[in-house]
Amino acid sequence: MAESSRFDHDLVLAHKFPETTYTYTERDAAVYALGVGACGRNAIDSDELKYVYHEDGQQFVQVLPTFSALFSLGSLTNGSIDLPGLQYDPRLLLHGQQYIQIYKPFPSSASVINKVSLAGLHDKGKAAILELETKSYEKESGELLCMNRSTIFLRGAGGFSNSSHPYSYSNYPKNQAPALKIPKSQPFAVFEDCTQPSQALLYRLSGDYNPLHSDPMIAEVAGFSRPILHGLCSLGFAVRAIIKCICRGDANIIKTISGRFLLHVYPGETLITEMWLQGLRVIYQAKVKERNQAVLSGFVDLHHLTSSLQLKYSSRQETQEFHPREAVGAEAQ
Ligand SMILES: CCCCCCCCCCCCC/C=C/C(=O)SCCNC(=O)CCNC(=O)[C@H](O)C(C)(C)COP(=O)(O)OP(=O)(O)OC[C@H]1O[C@@H](n2cnc3c(N)ncnc32)[C@H](O)[C@@H]1OP(=O)(O)O
Repeated sequence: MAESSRFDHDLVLAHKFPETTYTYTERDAAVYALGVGACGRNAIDSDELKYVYHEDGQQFVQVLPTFSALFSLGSLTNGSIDLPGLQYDPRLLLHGQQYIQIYKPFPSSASVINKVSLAGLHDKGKAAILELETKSYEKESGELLCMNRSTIFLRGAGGFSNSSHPYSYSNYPKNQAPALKIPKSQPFAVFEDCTQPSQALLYRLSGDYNPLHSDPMIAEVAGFSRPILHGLCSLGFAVRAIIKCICRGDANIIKTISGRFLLHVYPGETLITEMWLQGLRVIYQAKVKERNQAVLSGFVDLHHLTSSLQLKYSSRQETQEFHPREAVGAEAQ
């Protein structure tokens, strides 16, 4: 039942998002990889060059798993979402979380059919939280490639329901959004990476045109001193760090990615990603070095460990937790 003129429960739940098709080429995959910092420190890094260039031709470039978060962005209107029955100020929208399940490695080019549905809506008083799920199918084979669930934090849009029983609707299993505890132990690996002052301007070319990331006036209205980095760009940096340090360059062992955006990042800031290995789960946290603040945390689930990690830590695997004496990767501390 409607509790406020800004919210119509029936209208929201009845809304059918149109099916969309997203076609990408090897060039899109490479532009995306550059947008999340691949080869930003080293243009001949063999772990990362494969996302941008292949000696046998561009059709052999590989695609980062986080690229899939872009598949349904074409359905956004100027970077925000039209949802009949829920009114909010699009200038106050922030990306809250992203959850990605990967079912098979992405081809270097493809047409993808996206089916978007409402996965959740919650009244948090000062904000409304909207969750949208996108299932993406390869057009040619009809196979399910991935599922993305985006949580959108709509500042100022809460308080639309009875505060003693705030509205909360969710249609997915709770274990897909577990509460995350960052271990107190020393991280397994640490990776430091600089974002560029132009990072958001480059990243937006991959299809996320919300002016919060490019327009100083809009950023100011949203409460920031200047345009901020896309949450999905920070996530791309963190997952790249995990691919490098834990997956030893093999992104295909990634099954699930989850991230919560804790605080904004300004383009040009340095991201330090700390990683802890717990069985096949990598818990991670990214901090902005200049402000010493955590900006992103989450987990990445792997199909298996790389053989070099397995050999090294097989004796400790029984405990499902590793307390490494050394961190991996040239940049680890
Ligand atoms: C049409 C179909 C389209 C389909 C495609 C969908 C794609 C969707 C992509 C959308 C992308 C849009 C444009 C992109 C925008 C951006 O990238 S913005 C940049 C990235 N994001 C950020 O920088 C946000 C950083 N985080 C913060 O600033 C803060 O965490 C916050 C979000 C402002 C919340 O802080 P605060 O107000 O202090 O919240 P709390 O008081 O702590 O908590 C209140 C409740 O909200 C829950 N919560 C808190 N943070 C989050 C979060 N990040 N995500 C989800 N939920 C959050 C928290 O748990 C509290 O709830 P309860 O525990 O129940 O009380």
